[in-house]
Amino acid sequence: EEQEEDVLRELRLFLRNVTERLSLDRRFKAFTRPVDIEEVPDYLMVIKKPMDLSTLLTNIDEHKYVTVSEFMLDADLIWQNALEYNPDSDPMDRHIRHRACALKDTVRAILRDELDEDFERVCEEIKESR
Ligand SMILES: CC(=O)c1csc(NC(=O)C2C[NH2+]C2)n1
Repeated sequence: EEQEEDVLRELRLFLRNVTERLSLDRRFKAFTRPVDIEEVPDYLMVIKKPMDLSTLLTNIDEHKYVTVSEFMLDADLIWQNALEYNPDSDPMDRHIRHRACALKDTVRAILRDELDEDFERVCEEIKESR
């Protein structure tokens, strides 16, 4: 019904705002676009579910997410993939793992501070009803 569409529109506005703020943070530059397979040819042999901030935005606009939890499953892929693809002790791996952990912590802090649990509960109810 119309009220449900109003809730989902507000969800998309919130998720777009969070995702755009992350995309503006220079620490997360490596996570803003899909990994370039020409530059990193073995990436898709290691990472089965690539994800990046621009793809999150596209998914939001395509109404892929009905709850924040669904969005979080994809957002978590970004830093999880980076930890998986960069496991070594060399400085480059450590550098990107540090930024991946900063992304994880930043997303969690934003949702803790800015997402009302009652709002997410309403989104979950809409999801269950469909
Ligand atoms: C997005 C992401 O996780 C990414 C992009 S390049 C990269 N890692 C490297 O290029 C090498 C440093 N050791 C492998 N990781």
